[in-house]
Amino acid sequence: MRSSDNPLRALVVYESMFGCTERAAHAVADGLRAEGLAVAVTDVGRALSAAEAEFDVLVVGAPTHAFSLSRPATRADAVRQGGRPDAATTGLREWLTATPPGEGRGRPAAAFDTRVTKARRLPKAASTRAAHLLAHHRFSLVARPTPFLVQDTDGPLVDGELERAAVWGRAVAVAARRALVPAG
Ligand SMILES: Cc1cc2nc3c(=O)[nH]c(=O)nc-3n(C[C@H](O)[C@H](O)[C@H](O)COP(=O)(O)O)c2cc1C
Repeated sequence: MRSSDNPLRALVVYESMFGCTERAAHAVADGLRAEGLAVAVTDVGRALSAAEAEFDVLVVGAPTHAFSLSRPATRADAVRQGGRPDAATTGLREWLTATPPGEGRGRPAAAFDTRVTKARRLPKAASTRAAHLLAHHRFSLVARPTPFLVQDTDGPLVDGELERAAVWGRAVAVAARRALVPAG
């Protein structure tokens, strides 16, 4: 069991074309840290593979593109709308798909997305797709796929969403610890 000298290690991997999901990822990381986890936050373009990275808890976040995780064509579209060209190279779909089968090994994980759609329970979105891929790779989901709202395609995040992201991060940390540390 990990103690305060040896805290649980969380890895937050995000994809972001306009900076909104990046900001949400850092807020989620603040929430995880507030619960005592050691947190690394990484842009998916610079992230080690899930097989190489060392972590106990995985959180992934991505912008919703066409009701799902981005694809090369939707990232190119984002660049045409002013998104960061360097962020178009790869995305969370590619990162998760490259994860070796079974690599999750039951470790706790959670997914969030950003989107303009006001419907919080959108049946298909980046976080629901990411959660499906996480489960497929044998991660253990400890939170529902969760959206954070942006005002427009290029942002900004709606007021209060960063605070909500930090609260969600805390909840993920608590659920992950409960999953990893048997009660009693
Ligand atoms: C090509 C493209 C497709 C999009 N499709 C959707 C969509 O299906 N639903 C939605 O709510 N938002 C959609 N959006 C808005 C994005 O979710 C928004 O740009 C994103 O949350 C901003 O996050 P980022 O700054 O991290 O890129 C789309 C944006 C782009 C560029």
